[in-house]
Parts: sequence; structure tokens; C-alpha cells
Amino acid sequence: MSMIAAFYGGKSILITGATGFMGKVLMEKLFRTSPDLKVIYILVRTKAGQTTQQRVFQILNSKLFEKVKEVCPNVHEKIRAIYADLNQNDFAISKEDMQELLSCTNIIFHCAATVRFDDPLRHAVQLNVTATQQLLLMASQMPKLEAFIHISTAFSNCNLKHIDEVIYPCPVEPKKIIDSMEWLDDAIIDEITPKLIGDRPNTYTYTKALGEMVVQQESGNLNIAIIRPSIVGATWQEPFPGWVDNLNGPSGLIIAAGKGFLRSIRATPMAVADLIPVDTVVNLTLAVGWYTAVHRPKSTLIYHCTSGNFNPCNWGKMGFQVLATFEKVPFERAFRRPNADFTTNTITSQYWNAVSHRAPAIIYDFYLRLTGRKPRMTKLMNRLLRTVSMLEYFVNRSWEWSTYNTEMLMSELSPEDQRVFNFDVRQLNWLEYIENYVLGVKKYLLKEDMAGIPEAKQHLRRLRNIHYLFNTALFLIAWRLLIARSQMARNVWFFIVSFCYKFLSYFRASSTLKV
Ligand SMILES: CCCCCCCCCCCCCCCC(=O)SCCNC(=O)CCNC(=O)[C@H](O)C(C)(C)COP(=O)(O)OP(=O)(O)OC[C@H]1O[C@@H](n2cnc3c(N)ncnc32)[C@H](O)[C@@H]1OP(=O)(O)O
Ligand SMILES: NC(=O)C1=CN([C@@H]2O[C@H](COP(=O)(O)OP(=O)(O)OC[C@H]3O[C@@H](n4cnc5c(N)ncnc54)[C@H](OP(=O)(O)O)[C@@H]3O)[C@@H](O)[C@H]2O)C=CC1
Repeated sequence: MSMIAAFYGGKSILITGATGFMGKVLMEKLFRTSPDLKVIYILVRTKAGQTTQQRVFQILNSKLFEKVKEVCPNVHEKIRAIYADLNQNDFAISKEDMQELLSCTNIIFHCAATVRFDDPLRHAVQLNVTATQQLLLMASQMPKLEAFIHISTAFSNCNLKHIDEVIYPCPVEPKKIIDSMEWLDDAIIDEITPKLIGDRPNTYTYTKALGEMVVQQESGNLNIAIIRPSIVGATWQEPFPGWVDNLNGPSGLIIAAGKGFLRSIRATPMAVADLIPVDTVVNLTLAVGWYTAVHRPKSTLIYHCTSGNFNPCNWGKMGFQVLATFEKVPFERAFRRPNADFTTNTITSQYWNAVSHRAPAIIYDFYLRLTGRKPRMTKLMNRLLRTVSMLEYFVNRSWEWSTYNTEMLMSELSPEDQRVFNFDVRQLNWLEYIENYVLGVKKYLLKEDMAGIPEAKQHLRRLRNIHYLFNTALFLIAWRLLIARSQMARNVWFFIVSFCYKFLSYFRASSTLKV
């Protein structure tokens, strides 16, 4: 029997961000391995016209939870959705719900955050800093609380090359940042944001670093641990390979490349692609929750959940494998044949953006206008290029994260726990993982049926023929224009024609001689 699974039996667990990518997998794993847990409280807001109950119902009836229904048929009774909005200082939680949370919670997993790179600083501070502070205040009033697990990111200190499992102080105290957000107007905040984030690339990484400082400063007597995952990708093994449900990180770019929109990205092929499967992150998170509660370390331990130290992959290998998978499992209705190159400098990147991205979008929009349809490709391409420009920071650098605490934890696990809560990425086969990832994007993000693969391949063959025809026509037009303007070109053309004529007449003569 797994000691970790047994530990969560009978426990009341609070998860923030449970409706997110990582939160769903965390909930699923808990219900599947510890079906005798007492209750999972989840803070859920209404979204896209759905009530909290409707959102929970949709999650529990999704493919991700298929196995849970077998081992925990009464899962609906064990999940308690509490309306909350982390944008509000008191989370807008009702008095009754707050009373129940404060008196019953044993473990907190704080996953909620805004992961957008371009969020205005005010919004990112509210969600990634102030909300963390508010949750810590709630935790300090929970008499039964055994552990508080905070999910940060391995990129919270991406301005450093080597990152240890310690908290690095930010130049300005989080409390001052929080207070200034209350009285500065948006225009001033936008103006000072670049100065505040300094050499970090965006408000996301900056506010995650501030969030860690808040955890350190306001932990009081709480028993806390921090987990820093790198680039979280689709599931590796559990509950099944390739599951993913949002466009963040590689997923969106895999779609853009598979649909033929993205043809080049400024990336360093040999840079480490530090991806970590979401089920690996969740296994580590649950192991950390158990270890923190049972062993009660003297200080807040930080665990790096990264792959580069154990089983490095690089962007060149990843890109190659993604494209190779498209050959076998193409996406449907592609705009062009998938083909994405890595450019290593800004000039070539700008050239390919003009030639491979903007020009085809303009031509296609012109075609849409001619056929009486609304042009949309240029707008989509501009948004995609903006997205790519924000992700490029992470594909042109490599980082080294120390993993002492993560390795220590692995050694503390029994063989059974190492099997059930496996976070040993040394066992990960990257080619297999990336292939399953692309398959998962097709099935779970694009909702495309595998039966449509022959038609998708046929469509790509048509696109290839159109591509050849287009290039041939372009060449002939260019050659015709050149001949009309250049004597040299005409001479070359006549030389080629006469050479071919002589070769053909010699060939014909020699073949009649044989008879
Ligand atoms: C063969 C090559 C493979 C190689 C593969 C390389 C992968 C290299 C990944 C590095 C990744 C590092 C990640 C650090 C690790 C964290 O800790 S970060 C945590 C996760 N956060 C993220 O990944 C970034 C989250 N996304 C964002 O911040 C915003 O999407 C962006 C990037 C600022 C763009 O914002 P926006 O312009 O408002 O765009 P947004 O509304 O989000 O989406 C616009 C459209 O693009 C789509 N979209 C959204 N996100 C994406 C995306 N990531 N990609 C594409 N389309 C997207 C949306 O569906 C949307 O379409 P519509 O809904 O309009 O039809
Ligand atoms: N994805 C990645 O690559 C990485 C993620 N991380 C960290 O992991 C954690 C989870 O990330 P991930 O699952 O990918 O993120 P998602 O964007 O998928 O999920 C974010 C969660 O936070 C919730 N949330 C956001 N704003 C509010 C709000 N105002 N009120 C209530 N809930 C809110 C969302 O709820 P709703 O569904 O209502 O929007 C959602 O459940 C984050 O802390 C992130 O920083 C770390 C490294 C990498």
C-alpha cells in the first residue's frame, strides 16, 4: 500500500485553481489514488455563463475523470465547489463557506494564478501576489491545517542562469507593490511596469517571484513548501498519455505549426526544452504534501520540478519530432503543409515572418475578399506572431536548476510510492512523449477523430500540389519578366533551348541507328 495514498485518506483538502490544467489533474489523481479522502474543497468562479456547479459537472464528466468513476463512484459527494473570485480581496466567499474551510481544511494546494504573459501588472499582482497573501491569512486561521503547498514556476527567477532551491528577494518588497496597486492609476502602473520587472521578460514571472516572497514573509508558523515546475506539458502516463486542455506553452504552438500557420520561430535548437509532464508535476506535488505534513521540515523547502537536470531534451529535437509526428498524424483542414524551421537571428526571423507568415496571410485575405468572404487570416497571423514573440524568450535560453530537494524527496519514498507517485523523468522517452503530446493535441484540443487521418493526408497532398504549382508559376513569371529586361537572361535562355534541342535530336538519331 502507498503511504502517500493512505496519508490523504480521510483528509479535507483545499485546491485553488482546480478548474485549471494542473488543478484538474491534481484532483483526478487524488480521487483515483485516495478515494477514501473526506472532501476536496475547490474555489470556483462562474465563467463563460456557466455556474460553479455546471463547471464542476463538466469536469467530472470529462474523459480525464473516466477512471475516477470506477474507483470513486461517489466522487460528486466528495467534491465541494465553493464560489470564490480571487480578484476580490476576501475572495467573495460566503461566511458559511469560509467558516467550513477554516475549521475543516487539512491540506492546501494553491495552484490558482494568472499565467498570461501580457497581463497588466495590477491584475497579475492581484492574482499571483495579493491572493496568495489572502490565502496565507486564511491558512493561519485553520487549526487542522497540516501543510500549505504553493505552486510557483521554475521561471520566477528566469533572469538568472543558475537557480537554486531558494527564494531570491525582489528589489521592491511585495507589500509596497501591493499597496501601490491600490492608489496608482493604470497609466502610471503601465509606465513603471518595465522598471519593476527589470530583466524578467513579463509580469507573469515577476509576480510569481513576488508571490514566493510573500509566502516566505507571511508564512508565520505554517508548514509550507513551494514547487517550481518548468514548462508543463501534456500527461506522460496518467490517467492516459497526451492529455492536455489548454493552449499554453507548447500546445498552442503545436497547433499553429500543425495547421500550417507557423512556419518559423526564432529559437536556439540546442537550448534545453525543459518540459515537464503535468502528471509528473502532480505526483511530485502530492509527494511534497505528504512529506511536508508528516516530516514537518524546519524551513520552507523549495522543489524544482524540471527535466533538464535529469533527462535533457532540446528544442531542435522537439521540433523535429513534432514535425515527424505530423507526417503520421496530420491535423485536419491545414492552411498549409506543416513545416516549421528554427531561425537563430532576428534578421532571418523577420524575413521569414514577412515571406512565410504575413505575405501568405495577405494573399489569402485577398482571395477571401474576391470570393465575398470576410478576411481574417492577417488578424489571426498577427496574434499568433505576438504570441510567438512572447514565448521566444523561453526557447532561446537554457537554465540550470538545482534539484537537491527533489532528489532528497525521491529517496524518501518507498518503492511502492515511487511507483504510484512517479516523478522520475529519467524514465521518460522523449520521442514517445512528444508523439503522444501531438496526438493528444489532435484528440483533446482540436477534437479531431483519428478516422479522419486519410482525408487529412489527402488534403496535405492537395496542398503540396498547389504549393508546387504556385512555385512553378511564380518562377515562370519571374523568368519571363527577367528575359524581357535582360539580354544576358535571353542569351542564357537561348543557350538552354538550343542545348536541349541538340541533345534531343542526338538522342533521336542514336535511337534510330540502333534499329
Ligand atoms: C514545431 C514547433 C513546436 C515547438 C514548441 C515551442 C514551444 C515553446 C513554448 C515555451 C513556453 C514557455 C512557458 C514558460 C512556462 C510558464 O510557467 S508559463 C505558464 C503558461 N503560460 C503560457 O504559456 C503563456 C500563456 N499565454 C499568454 O500569455 C497569451 O496567450 C499570450 C501569449 C500573451 C497571447 O495573448 P493574446 O494575444 O491575448 O492571445 P490569446 O487571447 O491568449 O489567444 C489569441 C489566439 O491565439 C491562440 N493562442 C493562445 N495561446 C497560444 C499559444 N501559446 N500558442 C498559439 N496560439 C495561442 C488562442 O486560441 C487565441 O485564438 P482565438 O481564441 O482568438 O481564436
Ligand atoms: N502551465 C505551465 O506551463 C506552468 C504553470 N505553472 C503554475 O501552475 C499553476 C497552475 O497553472 P495552470 O493550471 O497551467 O494554469 P491555468 O490557467 O490552466 O489555471 C489557472 C487556475 O487559476 C484559476 N483562476 C484564475 N483567476 C482566478 C480568479 N480570479 N478567481 C478564481 N480562480 C481563478 C483559474 O480558474 P478559471 O478556470 O475560472 O479561469 C484556473 O483554475 C499556476 O500557479 C502556474 O503559475 C508553473 C509552471 C508552468
